[in-house]
Amino acid sequence: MKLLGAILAGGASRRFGSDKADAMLGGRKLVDHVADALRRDCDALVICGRTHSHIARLEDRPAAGLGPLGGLCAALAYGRDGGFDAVLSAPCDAPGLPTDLFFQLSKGGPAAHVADHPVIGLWPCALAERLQSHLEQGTDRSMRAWARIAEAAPVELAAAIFNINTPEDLAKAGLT
Ligand SMILES: Nc1nc2c(ncn2[C@@H]2O[C@H](COP(=O)(O)OP(=O)(O)OP(=O)(O)O)[C@@H](O)[C@H]2O)c(=O)[nH]1
Repeated sequence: MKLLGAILAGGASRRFGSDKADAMLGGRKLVDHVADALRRDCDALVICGRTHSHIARLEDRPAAGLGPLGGLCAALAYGRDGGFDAVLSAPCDAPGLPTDLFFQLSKGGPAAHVADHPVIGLWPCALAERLQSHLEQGTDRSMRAWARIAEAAPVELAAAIFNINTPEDLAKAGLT
């Protein structure tokens, strides 16, 4: 399986107040924690929506401002064109991803996502066109709606995932 890791890193970080991808935790940027987790299983890595110097950046598709699905759509198209089988997606704000994320998700089937965190998922690149046309139709652009369309299985992980949405979340994460 040729796997592309995609870090979804657009959005306004309104609750955080500044770009949360660059927030520091344990001396490293949040985005670097996520990149390390994805690199373990992925053959290549892209970042969707924001520049990060060490990682190839993709523009959201079919347009900017559509939310995380715009980033996933860009990653799926890039993956399909580059001969990848699937995309492993994760947000830039989840620094505690499990070391065996791909293994746990792949038990759900070819398309699967973390239960209650559909931004973290495994998506066959064969879904690229389907997601593009879903976004062009302008219907429900939530990750949850897409997970249903993609028939992605929700997978309960062995340990809970935490997201950093606010400065308070970051402070709490620093204490764990
Ligand atoms: N590529 C891309 N990623 C996005 C977009 N919107 C949100 N994301 C990412 O999706 C993940 C979940 O989004 P949120 O937690 O709602 O992030 P956000 O919209 O920046 O935060 P708030 O403004 O506080 O809601 C985060 O990793 C965001 O960086 C977008 O339009 N494009």
